[in-house]
Amino acid sequence: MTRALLAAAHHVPTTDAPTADHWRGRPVAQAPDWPDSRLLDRVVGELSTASTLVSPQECDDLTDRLAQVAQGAGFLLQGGDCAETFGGTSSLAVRRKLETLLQIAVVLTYAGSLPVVKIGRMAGQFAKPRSVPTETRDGVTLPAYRGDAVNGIEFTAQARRPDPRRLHEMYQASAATLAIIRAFLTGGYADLRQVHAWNQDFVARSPVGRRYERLADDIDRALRFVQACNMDLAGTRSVDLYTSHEGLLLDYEEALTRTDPRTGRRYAGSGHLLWLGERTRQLDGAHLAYLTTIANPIAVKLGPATTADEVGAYIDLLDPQRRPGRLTFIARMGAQAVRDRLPALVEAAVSVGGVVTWISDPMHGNTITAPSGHKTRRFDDIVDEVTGFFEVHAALGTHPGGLHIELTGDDVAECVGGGEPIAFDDLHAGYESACDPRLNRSQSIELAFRTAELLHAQFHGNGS
Ligand SMILES: O=C[C@H](O)[C@H](O)COP(=O)(O)O
Ligand SMILES: C=C(OP(=O)(O)O)C(=O)O
Ligand SMILES: [Mn+2]
Repeated sequence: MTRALLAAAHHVPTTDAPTADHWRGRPVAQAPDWPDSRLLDRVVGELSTASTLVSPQECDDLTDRLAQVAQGAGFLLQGGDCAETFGGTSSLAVRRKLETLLQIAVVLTYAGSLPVVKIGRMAGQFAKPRSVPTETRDGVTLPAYRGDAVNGIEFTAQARRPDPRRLHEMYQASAATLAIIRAFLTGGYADLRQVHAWNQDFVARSPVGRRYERLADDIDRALRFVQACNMDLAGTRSVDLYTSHEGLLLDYEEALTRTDPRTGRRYAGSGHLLWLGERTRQLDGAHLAYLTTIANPIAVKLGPATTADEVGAYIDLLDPQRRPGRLTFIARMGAQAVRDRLPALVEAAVSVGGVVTWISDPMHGNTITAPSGHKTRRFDDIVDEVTGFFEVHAALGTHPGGLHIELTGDDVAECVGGGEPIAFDDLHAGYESACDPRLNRSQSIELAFRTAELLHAQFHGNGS
């Protein structure tokens, strides 16, 4: 289908705000096979009267911040679990993830002298698309685990049966996580003067932890200097962190979508930013159509098979007004493909007048299977993809606007390599992810330093 036809087919949103009718009836990729549709309707009905988790004003604030990034005056850090779990919403687990994000952000801010916009894959990332709908173990085949929002990870017929009541639990787990995030951010914990406190024991002792401590010392000194000069420290005292997840379960998303009386526009209330995944980005699909009906900032994952025409079509359909901050492209090409495949896509965006944010997801195109059967990723491949992403943007004169990573604050062994190398053999004991392999805290900070070097070279030249 040509772009013009696609745009016509989708009735590009106008001021007479489109509603749920716009996406219902279109093909829904990756939809769970809910066995009890009456129960689903009941749960969705209840959720549609629940309070939303985020406000339209916060979503608009995020759009404004992303507009700065799209225009080259900021950097976006988006990170968190591949799959959040209902059991992972303790205050400690959430705090560790927050600390990791804050540490990465500090390293990047310091290197790039650019504001870093922080978005968690948090408080809503409970549903997973899968490449195969079933899983077979020892001759037994069951539905694949699709995230705690849909079914249980335990390999039993009962756990794997999709249960709509889990949508309620998803809402509650998201609300609980968000409450913890808000408490930490407003309670002084994100104050830049806590920069040492975020460095956890097991990381503090590592080489990358010591490198971080030196940077934290520099920041302390700079803050003391600013304070001694009686200058305003207000901007260092609090931090904004926004939430995001793949907008996969449309019944859930629709139930939490509300029309904002200020503007008459619809906003998803489940998180600040929703994205389309590599498996849910069909141009004529329900997921994309749903995103055309909401005013939140949104993102689309782009794998190595993405065409330049598709990029143009995403911009026409999702950002017809070419509003900086509205649309982010998350390139997840793989280290092998990024240098070859990405340039044509960036050029396509420029050629249709898109002012989009480009960020790199160096995780999903670099998944391999370890000899033990675990899904893993090599740290060097991850760094190589980020490096390729920066090279492509340097060559085109466009802005390498951010990073999208799967991480945890914990001392897990899921990705191999890094400065304190994790070997294939370590995966047996240290693998905790419910889905994809995440960078542990040291690997995350190490990636931050490697990215900081690229940022510094891009903005301040290699020599300075
Ligand atoms: O992020 C998650 C995975 O990449 C996606 O769910 C596919 O994983 P799978 O190939 O194990 O199904
Ligand atoms: C499923 C994911 O990624 P992608 O859609 O890029 O494969 C993810 O981000 O966990
Ligand atoms: Mn993933």
